[in-house]
Amino acid sequence: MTADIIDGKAFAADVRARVADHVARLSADHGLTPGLAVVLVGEDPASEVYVRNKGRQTHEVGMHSVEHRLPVDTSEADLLALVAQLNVDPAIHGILVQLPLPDHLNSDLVINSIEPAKDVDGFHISNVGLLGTGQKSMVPCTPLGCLMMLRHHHGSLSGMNAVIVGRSNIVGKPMAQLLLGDSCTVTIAHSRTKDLPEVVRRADIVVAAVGRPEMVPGDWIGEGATVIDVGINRLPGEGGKTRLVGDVDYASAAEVAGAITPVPGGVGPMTIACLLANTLTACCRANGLPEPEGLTA
Ligand SMILES: NC(=O)C1=CN([C@@H]2O[C@H](COP(=O)(O)OP(=O)(O)OC[C@H]3O[C@@H](n4cnc5c(N)ncnc54)[C@H](OP(=O)(O)O)[C@@H]3O)[C@@H](O)[C@H]2O)C=CC1
Ligand SMILES: Nc1nc(=O)c2c([nH]1)NC[C@@H]1CN(c3ccc(C(=O)N[C@@H](CCC(=O)O)C(=O)O)cc3)C=[N+]21
Repeated sequence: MTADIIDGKAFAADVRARVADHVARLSADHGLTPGLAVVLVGEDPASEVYVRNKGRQTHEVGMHSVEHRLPVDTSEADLLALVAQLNVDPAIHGILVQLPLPDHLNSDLVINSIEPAKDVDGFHISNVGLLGTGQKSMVPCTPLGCLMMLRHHHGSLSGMNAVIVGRSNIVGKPMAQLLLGDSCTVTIAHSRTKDLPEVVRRADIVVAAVGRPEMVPGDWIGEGATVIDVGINRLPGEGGKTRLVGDVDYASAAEVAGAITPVPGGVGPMTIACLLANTLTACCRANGLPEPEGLTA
């Protein structure tokens, strides 16, 4: 079998078009412009690309976008003061603090200081708790993007065996909650999992979020399974350039999978599209307006 390619880039363009449409209506009917603030502390080459893409795409869908770039030695008090200011800024509906933060900053403390209604990453403990109990919340962008692609490809996910490799707070755990919410039977695997290849082989849906280049080979993938590759790993490429690879060995996995997301052009673009969707949702909620359809979990 040769896998269907799940085109995250095209899907993300469609999500952004739907967001842009709704943003235009908010502006025309209510004079509202959703606003996103991105806070970047220090310089992280991987974050740079992501932050640049976010700024551009936020403007393209008609939203207001501000970037706060702080020096690497910014104190916790100064960062908390900035978040406090954004929390009460009426032009800002979404706040994203780019992770990882430098070591001297307590990221749990900083994330939990964000007003939950403006926490468009869905990382605040209130949003984590709401998601875990099936209540309305802000849903983390990467897992939300994966869920949208899976629903689009399969229709219903009910009863499917889903195996998530990775148990981070930003990908693995919220992904598990979302798939459980769609009635999958969910396994979360990690570095201590026994017989990982066997566990992965039983999956109808594999979500790889490990951070190890091409760790999952094709012979771990069950015939016809759907593979969602969250990994973004930068390897040295030709002529001093770098190239991006996922956590799945694409070439061998595509021979057995039923469907697979590529890297780049898979989960990454969907993450940014979902960030814009979450900012729009936050703006609608803040103003007591109906939420966009098909852009939330
Ligand atoms: N496309 C996108 O939009 C995004 C992509 N990413 C990418 O996704 C990947 C994962 O990110 P993130 O969740 O933040 O990573 P973390 O480093 O926080 O978590 C990695 C997880 O993988 C597990 N793991 C590590 N080695 C193994 C192994 N040999 N076998 C099984 N499990 C293992 C770890 O297990 P343990 O807990 O036991 O240590 C951990 O739970 C990265 O490549 C990152 O760049 C991340 C966010 C967004
Ligand atoms: N608070 C916070 N929230 C995040 O969501 C968050 C974060 N911090 N820190 C870093 C990770 C990583 N991440 C990516 C998003 C998009 C692409 C993306 O657009 N990737 C393109 C390629 C871009 C390129 O060429 O580098 C693609 O896969 O096609 C990548 C990575 C979000 N993260």
